[in-house]
Amino acid sequence: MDTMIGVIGGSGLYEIEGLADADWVTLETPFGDPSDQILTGTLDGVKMAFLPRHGRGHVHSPTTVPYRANIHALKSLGVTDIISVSACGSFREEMAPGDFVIVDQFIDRTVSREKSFFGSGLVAHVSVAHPVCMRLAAACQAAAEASGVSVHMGGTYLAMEGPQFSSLAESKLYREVWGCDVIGMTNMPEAKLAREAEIDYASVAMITDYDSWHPHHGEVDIADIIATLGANSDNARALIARLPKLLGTTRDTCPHGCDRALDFAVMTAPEKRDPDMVAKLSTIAGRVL
Ligand SMILES: CSC[C@H]1O[C@H](OP(=O)(O)O)[C@H](O)[C@@H]1O
Ligand SMILES: Nc1ncnc2[nH]cnc12
Repeated sequence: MDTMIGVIGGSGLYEIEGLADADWVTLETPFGDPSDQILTGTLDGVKMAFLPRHGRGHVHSPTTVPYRANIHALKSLGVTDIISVSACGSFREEMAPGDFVIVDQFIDRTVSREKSFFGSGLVAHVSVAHPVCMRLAAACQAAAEASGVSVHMGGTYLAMEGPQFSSLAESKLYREVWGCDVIGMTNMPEAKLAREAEIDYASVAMITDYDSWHPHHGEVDIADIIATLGANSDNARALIARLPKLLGTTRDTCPHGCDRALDFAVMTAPEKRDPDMVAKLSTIAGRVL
Protein backbone atom coordinates (compact mmCIF):
# COMPACT_ATOMS: atom_id res chain seq x y z
CA MET A 1 0.00 0.00 0.00
CA ASP A 2 1.25 3.55 -0.75
CA THR A 3 2.30 5.57 2.26
CA MET A 4 0.54 8.91 2.64
CA ILE A 5 1.74 11.05 5.53
CA GLY A 6 -0.79 13.41 7.06
CA VAL A 7 0.60 16.19 9.22
CA ILE A 8 -1.73 18.05 11.57
CA GLY A 9 0.00 21.30 12.43
CA GLY A 10 -0.73 22.87 15.79
CA SER A 11 -0.26 26.36 17.18
CA GLY A 12 2.53 28.09 15.26
CA LEU A 13 2.61 25.59 12.40
CA TYR A 14 0.17 26.68 9.71
CA GLU A 15 1.99 25.53 6.57
CA ILE A 16 4.97 23.50 5.42
CA GLU A 17 7.32 24.12 2.50
CA GLY A 18 9.10 22.05 -0.09
CA LEU A 19 6.23 19.89 -1.40
CA ALA A 20 6.34 18.99 -5.09
CA ASP A 21 3.04 19.55 -6.93
CA ALA A 22 1.75 21.51 -3.91
CA ASP A 23 -1.96 22.27 -3.99
CA TRP A 24 -4.37 23.51 -1.31
CA VAL A 25 -7.50 21.38 -1.77
CA THR A 26 -10.99 22.05 -0.38
CA LEU A 27 -12.81 19.07 1.11
CA GLU A 28 -16.29 18.61 2.52
CA THR A 29 -17.20 15.72 4.81
CA PRO A 30 -20.39 14.25 6.32
CA PHE A 31 -19.09 15.70 9.59
CA GLY A 32 -18.79 19.26 8.32
CA ASP A 33 -15.87 21.24 6.97
CA PRO A 34 -12.31 20.57 8.13
CA SER A 35 -10.33 23.32 9.88
CA ASP A 36 -9.02 24.65 6.56
CA GLN A 37 -8.03 23.57 3.07
CA ILE A 38 -5.48 20.77 3.04
CA LEU A 39 -2.07 21.18 1.42
CA THR A 40 -1.29 18.12 -0.70
CA GLY A 41 1.85 17.20 -2.64
CA THR A 42 4.85 14.90 -2.45
CA LEU A 43 8.11 15.01 -0.53
CA ASP A 44 10.95 12.68 -1.59
CA GLY A 45 8.36 10.81 -3.66
CA VAL A 46 6.04 10.20 -0.70
CA LYS A 47 2.48 11.54 -0.77
CA MET A 48 1.84 14.22 1.86
CA ALA A 49 -1.18 16.07 3.24
CA PHE A 50 -0.84 18.99 5.67
CA LEU A 51 -3.75 20.38 7.68
CA PRO A 52 -3.41 23.35 10.04
CA ARG A 53 -5.44 22.23 13.08
CA HIS A 54 -6.65 25.71 14.02
CA GLY A 55 -6.87 26.91 10.40
CA ARG A 56 -4.54 29.48 8.84
CA GLY A 57 -4.78 32.61 10.96
CA HIS A 58 -5.67 30.46 14.01
CA VAL A 59 -9.45 30.57 13.69
CA HIS A 60 -10.59 27.51 15.70
CA SER A 61 -10.29 27.20 19.48
CA PRO A 62 -9.30 23.82 20.96
CA THR A 63 -13.01 23.16 21.64
CA THR A 64 -14.26 24.17 18.19
CA VAL A 65 -11.61 22.41 16.08
CA PRO A 66 -13.70 20.11 13.82
CA TYR A 67 -11.82 16.97 14.84
CA ARG A 68 -14.13 14.49 13.08
CA ALA A 69 -14.13 16.44 9.82
CA ASN A 70 -10.33 16.73 9.95
CA ILE A 71 -9.74 13.00 10.39
CA HIS A 72 -12.44 12.16 7.84
CA ALA A 73 -10.88 14.50 5.28
CA LEU A 74 -7.41 12.98 5.77
CA LYS A 75 -8.86 9.47 5.49
CA SER A 76 -10.68 10.36 2.27
CA LEU A 77 -7.39 11.57 0.76
CA GLY A 78 -5.81 8.18 1.53
CA VAL A 79 -3.68 9.22 4.52
CA THR A 80 -2.18 6.14 6.20
CA ASP A 81 -0.06 7.80 8.90
CA ILE A 82 -0.81 10.94 10.91
CA ILE A 83 1.86 12.99 12.65
CA SER A 84 0.27 15.41 15.08
CA VAL A 85 2.38 18.41 16.05
CA SER A 86 1.30 20.34 19.14
CA ALA A 87 2.44 23.13 21.43
CA CYS A 88 2.48 21.79 25.00
CA GLY A 89 3.29 22.72 28.56
CA SER A 90 5.76 20.54 30.48
CA PHE A 91 5.45 18.90 33.90
CA ARG A 92 9.08 17.75 33.95
CA GLU A 93 12.14 19.86 34.68
CA GLU A 94 14.14 17.95 32.06
CA MET A 95 11.49 18.46 29.35
CA ALA A 96 12.40 22.09 28.81
CA PRO A 97 10.90 24.72 26.48
CA GLY A 98 12.27 24.02 23.00
CA ASP A 99 12.47 20.26 23.60
CA PHE A 100 10.23 17.77 21.78
CA VAL A 101 8.46 14.88 23.50
CA ILE A 102 7.23 11.88 21.51
CA VAL A 103 4.00 11.19 23.37
CA ASP A 104 2.92 7.57 23.96
CA GLN A 105 -0.08 7.90 26.31
CA PHE A 106 -2.97 10.26 26.94
CA ILE A 107 -5.35 11.17 29.73
CA ASP A 108 -8.49 12.67 28.22
CA ARG A 109 -10.02 15.40 30.37
CA THR A 110 -11.88 17.09 27.52
CA VAL A 111 -15.61 17.40 28.10
CA SER A 112 -17.15 19.32 25.24
CA ARG A 113 -16.30 17.53 22.00
CA GLU A 114 -17.72 14.87 19.71
CA LYS A 115 -15.46 11.89 20.38
CA SER A 116 -16.63 9.21 17.96
CA PHE A 117 -17.69 8.77 14.34
CA PHE A 118 -20.03 6.04 15.53
CA GLY A 119 -23.29 6.33 17.49
CA SER A 120 -26.94 5.35 17.55
CA GLY A 121 -27.70 2.89 14.76
CA LEU A 122 -24.06 1.98 14.28
CA VAL A 123 -22.21 1.35 17.54
CA ALA A 124 -18.52 0.47 17.64
CA HIS A 125 -15.87 0.18 20.36
CA VAL A 126 -12.18 0.35 19.46
CA SER A 127 -9.27 -0.08 21.86
CA VAL A 128 -7.12 2.95 22.61
CA ALA A 129 -5.02 1.19 25.24
CA HIS A 130 -2.05 2.04 23.03
CA PRO A 131 -3.25 5.15 21.19
CA VAL A 132 0.09 5.88 19.53
CA CYS A 133 1.67 3.76 16.81
CA MET A 134 5.19 3.09 18.12
CA ARG A 135 6.51 2.42 14.60
CA LEU A 136 5.54 5.98 13.69
CA ALA A 137 6.72 7.34 17.06
CA ALA A 138 10.16 5.80 16.48
CA ALA A 139 10.34 7.50 13.07
CA CYS A 140 9.50 10.85 14.72
CA GLN A 141 12.21 10.29 17.32
CA ALA A 142 14.79 9.48 14.63
CA ALA A 143 13.74 12.51 12.57
CA ALA A 144 13.99 14.81 15.59
CA GLU A 145 17.41 13.47 16.59
CA ALA A 146 18.71 13.83 13.03
CA SER A 147 17.43 17.44 13.05
CA GLY A 148 19.42 18.20 16.21
CA VAL A 149 16.34 18.65 18.40
CA SER A 150 16.50 17.64 22.06
CA VAL A 151 13.88 14.88 22.07
CA HIS A 152 12.40 12.68 24.82
CA MET A 153 10.90 9.33 23.84
CA GLY A 154 7.63 8.59 25.63
CA GLY A 155 5.42 10.72 27.80
CA THR A 156 1.84 11.04 28.98
CA TYR A 157 -0.14 13.96 27.51
CA LEU A 158 -2.95 15.43 29.60
CA ALA A 159 -5.64 16.71 27.23
CA MET A 160 -7.60 19.52 28.90
CA GLU A 161 -10.63 21.34 27.55
CA GLY A 162 -9.26 24.89 27.78
CA PRO A 163 -9.15 27.50 26.43
CA GLN A 164 -7.96 28.80 29.81
CA PHE A 165 -4.75 27.30 31.13
CA SER A 166 -4.77 25.15 34.30
CA SER A 167 -5.04 26.39 37.86
CA LEU A 168 -2.01 25.80 40.08
CA ALA A 169 -3.88 23.02 41.91
CA GLU A 170 -4.73 21.28 38.61
CA SER A 171 -1.15 21.66 37.40
CA LYS A 172 0.17 20.00 40.57
CA LEU A 173 -2.48 17.26 40.44
CA TYR A 174 -1.59 16.31 36.86
CA ARG A 175 2.15 16.38 37.61
CA GLU A 176 2.45 14.97 41.11
CA VAL A 177 -0.53 12.64 41.46
CA TRP A 178 -1.36 11.56 37.92
CA GLY A 179 2.25 11.43 36.70
CA CYS A 180 1.60 13.31 33.46
CA ASP A 181 4.53 14.68 31.47
CA VAL A 182 3.00 17.25 29.11
CA ILE A 183 -0.27 19.15 28.77
CA GLY A 184 -2.19 20.43 25.78
CA MET A 185 -5.74 20.99 24.57
CA THR A 186 -6.06 19.21 21.24
CA ASN A 187 -4.75 15.65 20.99
CA MET A 188 -8.03 14.27 22.26
CA PRO A 189 -10.32 13.28 20.67
CA GLU A 190 -8.01 13.52 17.65
CA ALA A 191 -6.05 10.36 18.57
CA LYS A 192 -9.24 8.39 19.32
CA LEU A 193 -10.78 9.39 15.99
CA ALA A 194 -7.61 8.44 14.10
CA ARG A 195 -7.84 4.98 15.69
CA GLU A 196 -11.50 4.66 14.64
CA ALA A 197 -10.45 5.67 11.14
CA GLU A 198 -7.70 3.01 11.22
CA ILE A 199 -4.99 5.60 10.61
CA ASP A 200 -1.67 5.18 12.47
CA TYR A 201 -1.13 8.18 14.77
CA ALA A 202 1.90 9.67 16.51
CA SER A 203 2.13 12.90 18.46
CA VAL A 204 5.07 15.29 18.70
CA ALA A 205 4.73 17.64 21.67
CA MET A 206 6.76 20.84 21.24
CA ILE A 207 7.38 22.20 24.71
CA THR A 208 6.65 25.92 25.06
CA ASP A 209 6.40 26.38 28.85
CA TYR A 210 6.36 24.77 32.30
CA ASP A 211 2.62 25.23 32.78
CA SER A 212 2.12 26.70 36.27
CA TRP A 213 3.75 24.29 38.68
CA HIS A 214 7.39 25.36 38.37
CA PRO A 215 8.55 27.42 41.37
CA HIS A 216 11.04 29.41 39.26
CA HIS A 217 8.95 30.00 36.16
CA GLY A 218 5.71 31.34 37.62
CA GLU A 219 2.41 30.93 35.84
CA VAL A 220 2.07 30.05 32.17
CA ASP A 221 2.13 33.14 30.00
CA ILE A 222 0.94 33.29 26.39
CA ALA A 223 3.63 35.85 25.47
CA ASP A 224 6.35 33.37 26.54
CA ILE A 225 4.62 30.61 24.59
CA ILE A 226 4.46 32.68 21.42
CA ALA A 227 8.15 33.57 21.81
CA THR A 228 9.05 29.86 21.86
CA LEU A 229 6.67 28.85 19.05
CA GLY A 230 8.80 30.28 16.22
CA ALA A 231 11.90 28.16 16.88
CA ASN A 232 9.77 25.12 17.70
CA SER A 233 7.95 25.41 14.38
CA ASP A 234 11.23 25.60 12.45
CA ASN A 235 12.37 22.42 14.23
CA ALA A 236 9.01 20.77 13.47
CA ARG A 237 9.45 21.57 9.76
CA ALA A 238 12.94 20.02 9.85
CA LEU A 239 11.51 16.90 11.51
CA ILE A 240 8.68 16.62 8.98
CA ALA A 241 11.12 16.98 6.08
CA ARG A 242 12.96 13.83 7.23
CA LEU A 243 9.89 11.63 7.67
CA PRO A 244 9.27 10.55 4.04
CA LYS A 245 12.70 8.94 3.72
CA LEU A 246 12.25 7.21 7.09
CA LEU A 247 8.76 5.89 6.30
CA GLY A 248 9.21 5.06 2.60
CA THR A 249 6.85 5.25 -0.35
CA THR A 250 5.04 2.02 0.50
CA ARG A 251 4.10 0.44 3.79
CA ASP A 252 3.24 -2.97 5.15
CA THR A 253 0.33 -3.66 7.43
CA CYS A 254 0.90 -1.99 10.80
CA PRO A 255 2.62 -4.51 13.13
CA HIS A 256 0.57 -3.14 16.03
CA GLY A 257 -2.80 -3.44 14.28
CA CYS A 258 -3.58 0.30 14.18
CA ASP A 259 -4.87 -0.08 10.61
CA ARG A 260 -7.19 -2.95 11.55
CA ALA A 261 -8.78 -1.43 14.66
CA LEU A 262 -12.30 -2.00 13.33
CA ASP A 263 -11.89 -5.72 12.67
CA PHE A 264 -14.12 -6.70 15.60
CA ALA A 265 -15.32 -3.28 16.78
CA VAL A 266 -18.81 -2.90 15.30
CA MET A 267 -21.45 -4.18 17.75
CA THR A 268 -24.68 -3.35 15.98
CA ALA A 269 -26.26 -6.36 14.26
CA PRO A 270 -26.31 -5.96 10.44
CA GLU A 271 -30.14 -6.01 10.33
CA LYS A 272 -30.34 -3.31 13.05
CA ARG A 273 -27.91 -0.88 11.44
CA ASP A 274 -29.25 2.54 10.45
CA PRO A 275 -28.73 2.78 6.65
CA ASP A 276 -28.06 6.52 6.90
CA MET A 277 -25.31 5.88 9.45
CA VAL A 278 -23.85 3.11 7.30
CA ALA A 279 -23.73 5.50 4.35
CA LYS A 280 -22.29 8.32 6.48
CA LEU A 281 -19.54 6.02 7.80
CA SER A 282 -18.58 4.51 4.44
CA THR A 283 -15.22 6.31 4.23
CA ILE A 284 -14.26 5.58 7.83
CA ALA A 285 -15.63 2.06 8.25
CA GLY A 286 -16.60 0.84 4.78
CA ARG A 287 -13.91 -1.83 5.01
CA VAL A 288 -15.90 -3.70 7.69
CA LEU A 289 -19.51 -2.70 6.90
C1 LIG B 1 -0.78 28.56 21.97
S1 LIG B 1 -1.03 27.93 23.55
C2 LIG B 1 -2.52 26.99 23.64
C3 LIG B 1 -2.91 26.20 22.43
O1 LIG B 1 -1.76 25.63 21.81
C4 LIG B 1 -1.92 24.25 21.72
O2 LIG B 1 -2.54 23.96 20.48
P1 LIG B 1 -2.02 22.79 19.53
O3 LIG B 1 -2.14 21.52 20.33
O4 LIG B 1 -2.93 22.78 18.35
O5 LIG B 1 -0.60 23.12 19.18
C5 LIG B 1 -2.81 23.94 22.92
O6 LIG B 1 -3.35 22.64 22.84
C6 LIG B 1 -3.78 25.03 22.86
O7 LIG B 1 -4.78 24.81 21.90
N1 LIG C 1 0.61 24.98 29.63
C1 LIG C 1 -0.21 24.61 28.65
N2 LIG C 1 -1.43 24.09 28.91
C2 LIG C 1 -2.25 23.69 27.93
N3 LIG C 1 -1.95 23.83 26.63
C3 LIG C 1 -0.77 24.35 26.31
N4 LIG C 1 -0.21 24.60 25.11
C4 LIG C 1 1.00 25.14 25.33
N5 LIG C 1 1.24 25.25 26.66
C5 LIG C 1 0.15 24.77 27.29
